[in-house]
Amino acid sequence: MTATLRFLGTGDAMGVPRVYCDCAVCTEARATGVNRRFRSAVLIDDPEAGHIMIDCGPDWGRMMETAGLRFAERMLLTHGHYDHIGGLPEWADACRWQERRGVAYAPEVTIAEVTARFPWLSRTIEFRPADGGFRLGGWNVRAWRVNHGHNGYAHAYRFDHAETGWSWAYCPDAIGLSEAEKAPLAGLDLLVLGTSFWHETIPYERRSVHDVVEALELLRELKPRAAVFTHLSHDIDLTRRYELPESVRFAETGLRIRLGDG
Ligand SMILES: Nc1ccn([C@@H]2O[C@H](COP(=O)(O)O)[C@@H](O)[C@H]2O)c(=O)n1
Repeated sequence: MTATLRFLGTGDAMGVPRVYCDCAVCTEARATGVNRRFRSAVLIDDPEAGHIMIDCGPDWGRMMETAGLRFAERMLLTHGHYDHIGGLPEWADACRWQERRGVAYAPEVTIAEVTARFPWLSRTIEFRPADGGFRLGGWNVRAWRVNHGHNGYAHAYRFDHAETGWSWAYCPDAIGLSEAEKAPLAGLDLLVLGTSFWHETIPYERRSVHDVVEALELLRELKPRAAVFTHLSHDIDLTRRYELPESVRFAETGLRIRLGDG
């Protein structure tokens, strides 16, 4: 059986709709919901490793309900920013009420940030350093630090299947990657990349995530076999048809991708 990647949340730091905003995309998100987006998170459903979520933003509870999920045993964290970790206390409470222990993998620096913000989490969640790489079922997993522009740094994860050689990466929050940061993104079957806006016009020094224009340029360089753009702001309207290469698409809530096809 092949593992599946499910997009539980596909939004940027504010989600869609933005609470203060009456733009067409936010209005559509409120009315019909094509553009309604929880903060970005994915679920890996692997025949050997089970259910593993990547990132745990403040929409965690509603995301789980929407997906019909009752429990998440394991989490991978990309960085310690609110939109990626704000749901950890709720997850920890769910662990506590069920008398189960959650396991969260993250780089040591992120574990330190998270446990400083939420010191009680270690009672119910076991934090495991991801720095040296680790194994999840058949996947060899590595994490590395990526530039996050105005907001400092984040991490990306690469997964290589030990038997099939299939490889994919999750890099939701990055911009202006250096050559060394790009290197682990080479030769992928699938790249999931954060792109908040189509073309973000605020000064570069104030930006923190690739826009679609930059991401397409990056794809021309990295040449993954397929790519999915996530971490989408209210600038992206999924009721429209965008001109994207055939192998590239925007994520939508509930999208499932088989990790091993093709
Ligand atoms: N030290 C920080 C800086 C920012 N945040 C939160 O991160 C989000 C920014 O998201 P982008 O993906 O747009 O860079 C936002 O929710 C900030 O509140 C943080 O938690 N810690």
